[in-house]
Amino acid sequence: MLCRSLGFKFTSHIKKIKPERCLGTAYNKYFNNKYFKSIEPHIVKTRNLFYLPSNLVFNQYKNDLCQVPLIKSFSNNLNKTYLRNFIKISDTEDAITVSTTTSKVIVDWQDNQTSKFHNIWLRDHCKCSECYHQITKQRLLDTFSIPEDIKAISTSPGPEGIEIKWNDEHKSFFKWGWLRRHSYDPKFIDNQKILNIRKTLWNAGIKDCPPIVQYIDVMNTKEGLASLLKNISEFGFCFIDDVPHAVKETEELAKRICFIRETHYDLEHGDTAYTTLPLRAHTDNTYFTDPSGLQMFHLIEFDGKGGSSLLVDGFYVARQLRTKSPTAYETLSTITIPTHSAGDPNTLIQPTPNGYPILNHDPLLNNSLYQIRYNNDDRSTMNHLESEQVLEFYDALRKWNSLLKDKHNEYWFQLKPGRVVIFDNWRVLHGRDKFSGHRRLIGCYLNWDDYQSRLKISHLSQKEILESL
Ligand SMILES: C[N+](C)(C)CCCC[C@H](N)C(=O)O
Ligand SMILES: O=C(O)CCC(=O)C(=O)O
Repeated sequence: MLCRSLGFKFTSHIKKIKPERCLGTAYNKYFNNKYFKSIEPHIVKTRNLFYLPSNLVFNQYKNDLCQVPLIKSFSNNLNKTYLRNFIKISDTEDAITVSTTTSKVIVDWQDNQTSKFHNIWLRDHCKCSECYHQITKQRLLDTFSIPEDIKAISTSPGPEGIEIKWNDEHKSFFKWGWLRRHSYDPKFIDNQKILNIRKTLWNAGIKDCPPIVQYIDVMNTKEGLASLLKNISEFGFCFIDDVPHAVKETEELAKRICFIRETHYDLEHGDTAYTTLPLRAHTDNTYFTDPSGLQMFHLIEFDGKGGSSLLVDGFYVARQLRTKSPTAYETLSTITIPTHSAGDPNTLIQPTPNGYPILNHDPLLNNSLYQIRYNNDDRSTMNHLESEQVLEFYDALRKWNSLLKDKHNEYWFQLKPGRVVIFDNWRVLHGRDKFSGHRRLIGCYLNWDDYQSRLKISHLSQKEILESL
């Protein structure tokens, strides 16, 4: 039996103290104590439970507070950021006991949680250099060579993780942090999500403090790029200021994130975006199977009237719709919308499958909203609706539209040379007012996956990346 946390050996009776009792003890004994004050910001209180990041407590109290690192539990009420920090810390802690049955390896964690892993699953996920390419991070093991009756012959827990000897003569090592994160029976909160940047939803009030970064910082420092990406992830958009008024530098800015996506628009201009007409709030590329993740605009020349830009936080509006009219929300999450881009005789772009709902949810992330696809002007003929869906659809769309057009939700601003905007085309809708005169807007699309990759690489250590795979 192993009972260890962050380099400190517990005696086994401490481990058996119920977390709640531990909490009480720690709280009564240390909450008003001067040392505790100094770590106060790290204490999260929820439903009368206290969560203490064990490393901090440890650094300060050493043996004195040996019960405290056991204080961990997961609650839906917890502020996600805190929870994340908390889980990270708990990831580095050791399992208390490991036992086996004929078909499973059972890990009893220090917080009284138990994870059960099937032998075949564990053997298949072996991360040794024979089974897993250490550089390309791909499986080398032939899954189908694993005997059907694969069993653990012995398990040896250590400070970093557990070594398992299998009956196919192979030895595997699994880190505690990896096992905890990938536990599927039970699943722990958020263990599918690798990066936890909180989303700040906004409305028209964002005009007083929109996220802005400086071009030179983004171009010259890793931190500058990371902060641009964090803003886009948190707010769904970010301005970049003091960008040279030129195509080349604007293009280089986009390429700091990833390569620019080519589309049929590089050759064709059969779209109302190339007219002077107003464009209502929409997301682009609803007719692509994989709509662009980011869009960038730079108004490098303007001598005319009108043409202000509009952004609307689609996730904020969706949340309002869900609260005000759950039925309409459900309708827009299920009815698929056929779309097309066909403004040129040589082009007929339609997505596969033929349509997607306006509101798209991720079944692996608590069914949370991950993508909005909405351009009412690019909607095709709705001949797939059942007759009884027609009024339901138009009613839901009307409710969605009235929230989108609510002036409290619209953020209008005037782009000008030097100020670039990059926005998340899966979350934030954009539009523009009609205009007259000479207006030269340059811009580009970036792929969602490549943007997400840069975002993660900018914010995660190699260790965190490896642990997430
Ligand atoms: C950005 N760019 C001018 C290249 C294309 C604009 C396309 C706008 C289109 N109706 C859509 O929703 O995709
Ligand atoms: O002209 C603008 O400001 C925006 C154009 C637009 O909405 C688009 O290209 O999708």
